[in-house]
Amino acid sequence: MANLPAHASPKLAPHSIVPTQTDPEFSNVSQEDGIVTGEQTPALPDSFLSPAFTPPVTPGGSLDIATNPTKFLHKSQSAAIQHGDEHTKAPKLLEELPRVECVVRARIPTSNGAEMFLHLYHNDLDNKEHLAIVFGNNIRSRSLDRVHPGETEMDRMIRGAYVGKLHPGRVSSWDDDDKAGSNSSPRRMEPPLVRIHSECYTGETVWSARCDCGEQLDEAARLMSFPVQDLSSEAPPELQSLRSQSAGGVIIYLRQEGRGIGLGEKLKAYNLQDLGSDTVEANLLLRHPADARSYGLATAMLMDLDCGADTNPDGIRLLTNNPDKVRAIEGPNREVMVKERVPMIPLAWRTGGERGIKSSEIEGYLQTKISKMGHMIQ
Ligand SMILES: Nc1nc2c(ncn2[C@@H]2O[C@H](COP(=O)(O)OP(=O)(O)OP(=O)(O)O)[C@@H](O)[C@H]2O)c(=O)[nH]1
Repeated sequence: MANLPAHASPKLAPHSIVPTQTDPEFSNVSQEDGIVTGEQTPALPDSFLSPAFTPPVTPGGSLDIATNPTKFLHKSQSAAIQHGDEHTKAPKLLEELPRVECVVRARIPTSNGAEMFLHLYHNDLDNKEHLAIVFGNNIRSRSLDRVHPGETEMDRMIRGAYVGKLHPGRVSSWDDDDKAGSNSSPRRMEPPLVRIHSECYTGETVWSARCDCGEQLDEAARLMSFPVQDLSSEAPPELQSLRSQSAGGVIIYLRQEGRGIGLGEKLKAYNLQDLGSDTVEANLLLRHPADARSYGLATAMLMDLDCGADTNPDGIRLLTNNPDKVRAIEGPNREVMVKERVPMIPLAWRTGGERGIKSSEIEGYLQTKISKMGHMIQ
């Protein structure tokens, strides 16, 4: 302990000292187990790992123990990652869809000139505020529009249950007397474009170049925002087919940060990635599944937005590279029909590196998605 700086936690073993078997923090560390592999490097104690999950095996997930932090783990832990007999990469399919309710909606003018309606949902599965970002006027929420007993017209307008546009002096949620015909929503002409997006604070808010989540969110909004003739000529050929269809669509924004493991755990995973793991291995080392997300909430929200098979037999076009997501979003009883998968090619790949995210981390991130998570990025 004498070698430690003053600010160090008294529980911390100094880096220059190999832990001994008598140190309780490292009591199950032994040379034979292959945990202490370097003279200067302490093993990762069991307490480093989340007890919440047993590491599942992941397709294509053969780990290079020689160059990977798994070498610091017990043999049994490494084996669980290498040879586990089940994998949980595929999203959990709930037997029954959760109940969702849109509690408020508001118009948001955006910095690129387009307008969208932000819908905030409550549900009976978790306590998070999941969102639907709706572009265009022809997608409405059934639960929002439902009349609440005893509510006034002002109550309805305040929670966003109005047709047309709000303006000073408006008194009815039903008739926008400023605008003829605003009472009826335009008829939908083609299957709506949908993106199911999982929260990524790092990629969307603090400019991380470890992933392309921020770029994907921007791209989805861009495709839904503008008249289709304004689609950039950079759009890949498969998107050119969208030209014949009008813009509009919905981004379901799920609060499943870090593929469902949460921001704190994702940040730990980043540190493991800097220590040599790829994105899948890092999750497994923390005893989380490679992907801990589920999509039942998104399916239920799409149904509430009249994009379900019951009211929308034409189905949806889903913007994704993730095949598991396509199946998962359809729900346990095909409550939503995915008519078409629209790929999302990273901007840097599309523009030969002229635009888009550039970093060594993003290349590894995308490669791992393709090789281990089955993403179809081409
Ligand atoms: N655990 C973990 N999560 C990450 C990492 N990088 C990004 N994420 C999360 O990954 C989620 C985005 O999912 P992706 O796997 O990139 O893409 P996808 O949604 O499966 O597929 P697409 O529809 O094609 O985008 C967000 O919740 C991010 O916070 C990482 O290194 N580790």
